[in-house]
Amino acid sequence: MTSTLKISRLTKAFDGVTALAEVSLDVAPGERVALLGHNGAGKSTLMKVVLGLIPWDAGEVTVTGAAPGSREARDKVAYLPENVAFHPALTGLEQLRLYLSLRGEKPGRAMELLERVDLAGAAKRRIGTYSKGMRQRVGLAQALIGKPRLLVLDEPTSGLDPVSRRDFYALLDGLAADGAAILLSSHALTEVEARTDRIVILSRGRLVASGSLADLRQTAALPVAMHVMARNGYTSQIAEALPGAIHVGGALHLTCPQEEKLNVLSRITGLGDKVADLEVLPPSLEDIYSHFSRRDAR
Ligand SMILES: Nc1ncnc2c1ncn2[C@@H]1O[C@H](COP(=O)(O)OP(=O)(O)OP(=O)(O)O)[C@@H](O)[C@H]1O
Repeated sequence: MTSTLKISRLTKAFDGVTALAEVSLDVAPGERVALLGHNGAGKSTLMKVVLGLIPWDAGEVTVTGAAPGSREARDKVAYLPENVAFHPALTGLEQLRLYLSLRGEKPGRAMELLERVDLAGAAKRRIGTYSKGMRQRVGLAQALIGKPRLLVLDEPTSGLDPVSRRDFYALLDGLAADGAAILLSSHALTEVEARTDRIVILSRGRLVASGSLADLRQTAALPVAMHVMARNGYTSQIAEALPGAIHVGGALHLTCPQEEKLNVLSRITGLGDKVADLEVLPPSLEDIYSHFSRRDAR
C-alpha cells in the first residue's frame, strides 16, 4: 500500500545545531503513529517539515505523494498545534464558519463539525469562556475540515481530563478506520501505549526505535518483574527457592531476563500451595522509552 507520509533520511540543522539526523519514517493510511522523545528531541521540527512550514537540509519528504507545503499536500493535511489559539471574542460556531470559508467549504457544516467533537452545546458561546479542553476540541474540529488524509497533532491531549482524552482517541480511531494516517507527539506514554499502532522514539534528532509496543519490548529485551505472594508462614521457604528475590511489603519481588521467564515460572508453580498468588509484570512503555533514550545518550 502506498504510504501517506514518506520520510527518507531527513536532516535538518539550525545554526549548526542538528535537530534531525537522517530520520526515515513511513506512515500508512489508517496507521496511528506516536512520536516520542525528550524535550528538544526533534518532534516539532519533524512536524514543521511535514507541514511545509520550514525547509530542510537533506533527504526526501512526501505527503500523499506531494511536496510538503504544496497546494496538494495542504489540501490533505490537517494540523493541531499544542497550544491552539483562537479569537476569544468569536463563538465556536463563528470560528468554525470562518475556517470553513477560508478552506473554500460551506460554512453551514460548522455545527456538524462541532457535534463531532461534542461541542454543539457551547457552539454559541464565546471561545474566551471555553476551558482548555474545549478549545482543544475546537482545534480538532478545525483539523477535521476537508477530510484530511494525514493528521499531524502536536501533544493533542495535554491539558485534557481523562474522559476528554478517551473521547479524543475514540474520534481518532474513527478517522483512522476511515483511512486517515495520524502522526501525534506526546509525553503521556501510557496513553499512547494503548491508543496507537506504532511508536517512534526520537533522541537528539535521531530515530532510535520504531515498532509496535510488542516489537520494541522484544528488541529492548528488558527483564521481566514478578511479584510472588506467599501463603502464611512460607515466605522464607519461597525466598530460599528463588535466589535474588527481595522482600517488599508482604511479597517477594524478583526480576529475570526474558529468556529465563518460563524457567522461573515453573520453579514458582513447583512451590505449589506455598504460593498464594503471582503477578508477572512485563516492562512498561516507560521502561522501554528510558532504555532507548539512555542507550542513545551513551
Ligand atoms: N527555530 C529554531 N532555531 C534554532 N534552534 C531550533 C529552532 N527550532 C528548534 N530548534 C532546536 O532544534 C532541536 C529540536 O527542537 P524541537 O522543537 O523539534 O524539539 P521537540 O522534540 O519538539 O521538543 P519539545 O518536546 O520540547 O517540544 C532543539 O535543540 C531546539 O533547540
